[in-house]
Amino acid sequence: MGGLLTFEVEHEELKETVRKMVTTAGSAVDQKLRLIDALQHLGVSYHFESEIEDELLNMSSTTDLLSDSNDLNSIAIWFRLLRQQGLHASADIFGKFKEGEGNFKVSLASDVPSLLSLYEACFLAIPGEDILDQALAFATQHLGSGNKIMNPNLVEEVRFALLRPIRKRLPRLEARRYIDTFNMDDHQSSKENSASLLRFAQLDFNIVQRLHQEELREIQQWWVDLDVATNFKYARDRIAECYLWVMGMYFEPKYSQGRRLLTKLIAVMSLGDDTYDNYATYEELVPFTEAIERWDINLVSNLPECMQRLYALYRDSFDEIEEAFAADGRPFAIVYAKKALDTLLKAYLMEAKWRDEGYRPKLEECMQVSLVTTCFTFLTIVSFLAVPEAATEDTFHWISTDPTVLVASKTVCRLMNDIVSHKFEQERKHVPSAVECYVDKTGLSEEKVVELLNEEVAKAWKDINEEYLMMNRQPNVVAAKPPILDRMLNLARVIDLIYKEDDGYRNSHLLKHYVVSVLQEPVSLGV
Ligand SMILES: CC(C)=CCC/C(C)=C/CC/C(C)=C/COP(=O)(O)OP(=O)(O)O
Repeated sequence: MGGLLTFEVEHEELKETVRKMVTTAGSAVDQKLRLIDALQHLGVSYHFESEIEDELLNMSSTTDLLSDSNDLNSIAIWFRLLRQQGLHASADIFGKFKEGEGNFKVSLASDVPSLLSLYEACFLAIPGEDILDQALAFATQHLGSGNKIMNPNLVEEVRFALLRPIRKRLPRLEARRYIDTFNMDDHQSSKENSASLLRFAQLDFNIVQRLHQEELREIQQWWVDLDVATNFKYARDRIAECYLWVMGMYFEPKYSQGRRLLTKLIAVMSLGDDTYDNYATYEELVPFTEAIERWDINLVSNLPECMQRLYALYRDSFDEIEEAFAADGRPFAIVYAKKALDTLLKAYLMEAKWRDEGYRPKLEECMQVSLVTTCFTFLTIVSFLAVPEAATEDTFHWISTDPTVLVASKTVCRLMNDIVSHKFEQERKHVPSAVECYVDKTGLSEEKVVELLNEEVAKAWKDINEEYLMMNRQPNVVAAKPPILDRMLNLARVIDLIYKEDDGYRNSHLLKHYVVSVLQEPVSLGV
């Protein structure tokens, strides 16, 4: 215990040292940019949110500093950091790196660090920015061409970036990866500053990990008591993965209560998904759905025992949510949550009906229903429980209008999920996925359809980016603030992690490495 306390004292001291690094006046812009970038990679920027915002705001008004420069690396980092923050940065700034109206200058192809920064900046594009599409194609081609990169750290950064750009990475997983590969020599600050930064990040990672472990232990206890293997034999048993999912939505200590509640809820929804998808018949699901809609336990009394248990689980989770919303002075929120749950279960019911009737929906019908069964409206609303300062009644109203950012994150979920899981699902009796419906509609090959759907996913990411910029263009839209938008951005990032190559939720061994590295193994502190 003495040891833990010593670490905590050291952590507090280092926090102030790092804060000073962020706020020190007079540092060169490019150094500040790299410091903020490093803080974000290391997963500790949440301690300095207002300081970072001030710094970036200052930089957004000093564009001329960079517009006269030919330092592509700094310009690309500047562009990315500002856009991530929802601040204005024009893509035109990259125009000077092109040969007139043509392609990007060939001479850039050998400057791997700048090329990498340009590549990363492109993932902050909004719809219609052709110059960034061009830049992305250029950077991807040259980064992937086996360029003679000497520094092994850089080789690894490029490899990983091509797999998953920064914009799509979950902050907590990135922190673990970056801490493990942090190389003092790659940073522009002094050796002493780099060492403080790294030590602070290591201590912070372990302190937060202990909190996560405590939360997960409590949740696991609840889960063990449910005895899924006996009571829901047909269902996937995935509590650690559900926790990983929610930790992806928010990892910071202040969201602890939200994580506990939301993990339990997702676990119940996972049982629900399996019950609707491959256990119950449509005839059984009609009274079940109505029972929840009306909270009338009598309607489930003739149903199989597992469905009665599931009803009780939904009811208990919902009571907990209601209590928590009421306790922090937002009793109105529960009405939005209930409406989202009812809409969700009706959509599940529709899919069960189509499945049992062997109906092949048209693409538009399929998408209308299957965007709802991503559960994202419901999950987002419940996630606001943990952000009381930002999520006001206006926010709940706004989210119920299905804003672009929500539709975009649902689109990422539905299409990526269908692309990797449709083959397995079609082997069982399952409603056709977006892939089959698209093939039906167009007559194109499955391979071509998957390519087109991936383009839709890329477009949805641009829509998410645009919503961040709208936030500052329309300051009166009270609903769209970073802690609100970040929930939907992170949901899309979770999907990219779980469904990029395969269905990692079904084949959960694929996620084992992440569970172990962020929830089990502490970062080594050296001496
Ligand atoms: C990906 C997705 C829809 C996530 C919703 C969020 C949520 C409730 C996650 C819990 C796990 C779950 C049900 C995953 C989807 O299963 P599945 O692949 O069987 O989903 P499907 O039945 O909608 O295709």
